[in-house]
Amino acid sequence: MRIVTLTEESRQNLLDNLLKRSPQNYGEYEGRVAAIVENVRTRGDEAVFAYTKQFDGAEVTAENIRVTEEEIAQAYREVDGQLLAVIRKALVNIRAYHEKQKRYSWFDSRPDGTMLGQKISALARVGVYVPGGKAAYPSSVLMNIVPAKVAGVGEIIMTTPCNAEGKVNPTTLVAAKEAGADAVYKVGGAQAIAALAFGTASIPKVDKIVGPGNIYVALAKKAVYGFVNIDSIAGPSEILVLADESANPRYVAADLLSQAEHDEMASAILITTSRALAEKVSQEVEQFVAKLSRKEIIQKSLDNFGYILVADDLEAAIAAANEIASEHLEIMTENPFEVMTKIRNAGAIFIGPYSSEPLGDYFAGPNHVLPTNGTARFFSPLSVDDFIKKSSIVYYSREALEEIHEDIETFAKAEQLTAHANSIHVRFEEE
Ligand SMILES: NC(=O)c1ccc[n+]([C@@H]2O[C@H](COP(=O)([O-])OP(=O)(O)OC[C@H]3O[C@@H](n4cnc5c(N)ncnc54)[C@H](O)[C@@H]3O)[C@@H](O)[C@H]2O)c1
Ligand SMILES: N[C@H](CO)Cc1c[nH]c[nH+]1
Ligand SMILES: [Zn+2]
Repeated sequence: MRIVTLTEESRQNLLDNLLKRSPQNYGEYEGRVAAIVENVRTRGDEAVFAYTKQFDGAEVTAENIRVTEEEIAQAYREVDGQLLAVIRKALVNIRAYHEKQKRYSWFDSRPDGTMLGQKISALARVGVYVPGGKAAYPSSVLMNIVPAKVAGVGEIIMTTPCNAEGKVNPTTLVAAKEAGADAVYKVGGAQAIAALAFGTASIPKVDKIVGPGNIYVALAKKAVYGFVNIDSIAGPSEILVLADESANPRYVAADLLSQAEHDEMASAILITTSRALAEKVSQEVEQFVAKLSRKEIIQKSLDNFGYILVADDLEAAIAAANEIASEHLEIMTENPFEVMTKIRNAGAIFIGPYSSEPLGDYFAGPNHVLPTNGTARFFSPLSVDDFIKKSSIVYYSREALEEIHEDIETFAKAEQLTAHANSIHVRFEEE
């Protein structure tokens, strides 16, 4: 990996380079995606079936687009029992963590009879997109469905691509059943997003779409935002390790590569105060890459967006980490909790040598659907909050309103909104 001294210039060059990964940069795909979305909106199933044939080579029809109970039963027969046990163990942790995020309605009453409050309602129907092109991600099924179930969403509609034979990855199906999806449809890409957003004869229209996917999925979610809500426009995976001389170079190297293997556009960055550690990590990376199954993807990712930055001190390293705002941040320093208190921008923060990023991908409980491309400055991990809505509750007694009715009328008249003023005045006009 390239080793660079952290300076104002090298940090800015890195930030500029990382921005090239943002789905917002893919203007040339926008037109293609817009056409797919519009076709599905106007032609419904007919367009969904045509695109599925064109991009996935599958003969999908109204009769077979929805996964049947028999297909799910067959999936259980194909999935290794040990993996099923692991999925069930992971679900226990993921559910337990997300239960802590539950929100409750509250109401506040005052002696004058006023009552104000906030009413929590779960979304009625949510669409969950699960990627299925290059690889299958049953863990993403769990991460997208569990917070929706904990929130109390009425109906969860999942879509995921099928192969040319019309078969969905069995582990994806088993994970969907275990997590509690109500229906699974065999469609992927932009056409799946459009079908969920507008509804077709076969696929129900949803209120919100969540879940990661490739550039077509990401841009389609952006295109339908407003007709439905979306969780985010997820970009390629990324990891940033903050380490000093106390860190184990093999652990650091292995963790960097765990995210580099996701995608040629993934980013793996080490920021360290120790040049000796930088050299050792680079050597360990080289040795690991030679042995790893996805070495081609990893090498492209490292060539494009892999960095080892050597900082003068920990403060400079932390400042750079806050600017990069990585999806995943690992802290492997002498006092990791002290460093954590200074981190403002990161999707998920892994503390210490045994909190390796894949622990979060699969098992610890926190959600692995995280903000990417620097959006951790303003976005948060997928959570129960993404699946609820809030309504404000207002109750005033006559006495309470009488007390302040002139103030409201004064305010309304100041905005020349006399009907607003009248709507208050009318209740006290006999005065
Ligand atoms: N952030 C996360 O939590 C997370 C988790 C898992 C995966 N991911 C990311 O999700 C992405 C998955 O991408 P993927 O491609 O494997 O699966 P995908 O399901 O996102 O996309 C596959 C679909 O793309 C459509 N498609 C393919 N070529 C097309 C074309 N030329 N024009 C229009 N549509 C086309 C097809 O209909 C196909 O079904 C990867 O980038 C991976 O890194 C992210
Ligand atoms: N780390 C990915 C998000 O960037 C999520 C994932 C799914 N499976 C393995 N990893
Ligand atoms: Zn991962």
